[in-house]
Amino acid sequence: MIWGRGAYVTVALASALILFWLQYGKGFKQINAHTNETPLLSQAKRSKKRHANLTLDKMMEKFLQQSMDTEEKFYKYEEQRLKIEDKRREAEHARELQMLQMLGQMLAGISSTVSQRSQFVPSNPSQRSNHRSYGENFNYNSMTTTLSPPIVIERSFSVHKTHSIKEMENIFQLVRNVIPPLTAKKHKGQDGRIGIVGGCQEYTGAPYFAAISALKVGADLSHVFCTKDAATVIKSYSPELIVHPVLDSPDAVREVENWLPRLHSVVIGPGLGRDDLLLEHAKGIIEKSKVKGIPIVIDADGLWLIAQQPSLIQGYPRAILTPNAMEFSRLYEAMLRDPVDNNDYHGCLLRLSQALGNLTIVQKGERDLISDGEKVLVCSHEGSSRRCGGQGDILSGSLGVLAHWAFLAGPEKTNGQNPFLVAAFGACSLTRQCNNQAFQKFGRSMTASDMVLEIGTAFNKLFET
Ligand SMILES: NC(=O)C1=CN([C@@H]2O[C@H](COP(=O)(O)OP(=O)(O)OC[C@H]3O[C@@H](n4cnc5c(N)ncnc54)[C@H](O)[C@@H]3O)[C@@H](O)[C@H]2O)[C@@H](O)CC1
Ligand SMILES: Nc1ncnc2c1ncn2[C@@H]1O[C@H](COP(=O)(O)OP(=O)(O)OP(=O)(O)O)[C@@H](O)[C@H]1O
Repeated sequence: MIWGRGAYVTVALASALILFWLQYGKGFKQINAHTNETPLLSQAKRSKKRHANLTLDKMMEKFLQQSMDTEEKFYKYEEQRLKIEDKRREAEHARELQMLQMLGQMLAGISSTVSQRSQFVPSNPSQRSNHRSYGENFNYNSMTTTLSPPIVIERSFSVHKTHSIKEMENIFQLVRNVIPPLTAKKHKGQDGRIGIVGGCQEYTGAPYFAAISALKVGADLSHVFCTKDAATVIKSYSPELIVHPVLDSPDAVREVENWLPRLHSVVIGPGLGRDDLLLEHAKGIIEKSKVKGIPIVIDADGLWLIAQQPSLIQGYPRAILTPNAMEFSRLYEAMLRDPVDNNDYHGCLLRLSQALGNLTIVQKGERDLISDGEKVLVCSHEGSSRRCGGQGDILSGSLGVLAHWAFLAGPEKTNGQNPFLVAAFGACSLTRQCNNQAFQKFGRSMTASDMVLEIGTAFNKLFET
């Protein structure tokens, strides 16, 4: 903003100078060109001209001084205005926090009727110990009390079945809280370096959608680790992506591991395919990412791998799984040895999350159900009836960024809530909003690429107004 106004002042100044020059400098030259006098006369005129030049210089100097004074005054005024604006924002923020706390206390007092939590407790001690450890100082108890829902309007957010609009707005506010401010002080990379592991000969679109979504949500850098033959294709879609053709090389795990210290989160699975070698490499990358404590989003064929080997991710509290209906039933059957109960999606979701050690799971569908085995959030933000391929990839890429931001912000900024639940709610709402906006423009012909183009405006609408 300061730059914009500074540029405006400079342009105004330059225009004034040009006008000044046109009026005096040019006029002066024209008079000279048309003169034809004797030497004496011309000497007299030269001295007159010098005199005129001197006057001109002085006027110019005065004019410049005045402009500089005006500019200085403008900046002083602007500085004061920004200070007042900062103070106003701080006060507003403090008021909002106070209201959230009051609401929490109020709800805690009147919510005795709503605990629908499943009684399942992980049998494995390591799962139990991971049970509440997303970030340091994480407090699930406060989360439970603040979100217990006594009031009865369901919109796009709910903990169990019914929710107040205020609560829904609160969770949007929590998403807003974790979004890092845009400032001139940061360097490239600070707002997120996200890695997407996926992309093979058949599927080049999925990793592209995930990686470009991560960038458009606000990550600074987006890396794709894919097979050699997919790399050139993915690069050709977008010069913004950094593409590593390593996933089918014998050294794939080590190659990706070298990058892990520079990544804030990884998304495993979009367009990975089900080739044994690639799945084996994805497995190795998951293991290395766990050692480094990096948040891992697992989607698409990454979930196929988890359904074969659940222990790979079981009990890792920084994992978020994003199954569609089909992927969910595969996982559920693998873990609980039962088919999904179509009359109790909430219960099934809670049970699956608990069986996996309270990982965050986003069950995508007509309504997205999000749970960490303790709570169920429901995101039914309005989307559309169009179900083109690639929407899940947009969700997982966006979630890669939001998970990093929420994790970094920690429970203070999420009012004690599990940061990954907040991130998942943000990513689901955003995906659905993009779907809604793109559908309004294109109807049945809408594709995932149209949704990608909506990310900026959808994000602004939901989180920056
Ligand atoms: N342009 C691309 O490159 C795309 C690649 N994709 C990739 O394709 C690979 C396979 O993904 P799939 O989702 O097809 O694999 P799945 O094996 O999980 O899905 C199998 C079938 O289930 C169906 N299905 C999905 N949702 C359903 C629901 N709610 N109820 C009933 N059936 C449902 C799908 O139509 C699909 O035919 C993944 O690697 C994925 O990332 C997809 O992301 C789509 C876009
Ligand atoms: N019936 C539905 N009504 C509204 N929104 C839906 C519906 N089904 C899915 N969505 C939205 O689309 C997003 C992607 O879900 P989808 O089931 O298409 O994932 P996917 O099959 O993994 O996608 P992909 O094609 O990328 O593999 C979800 O987050 C959800 O918000």
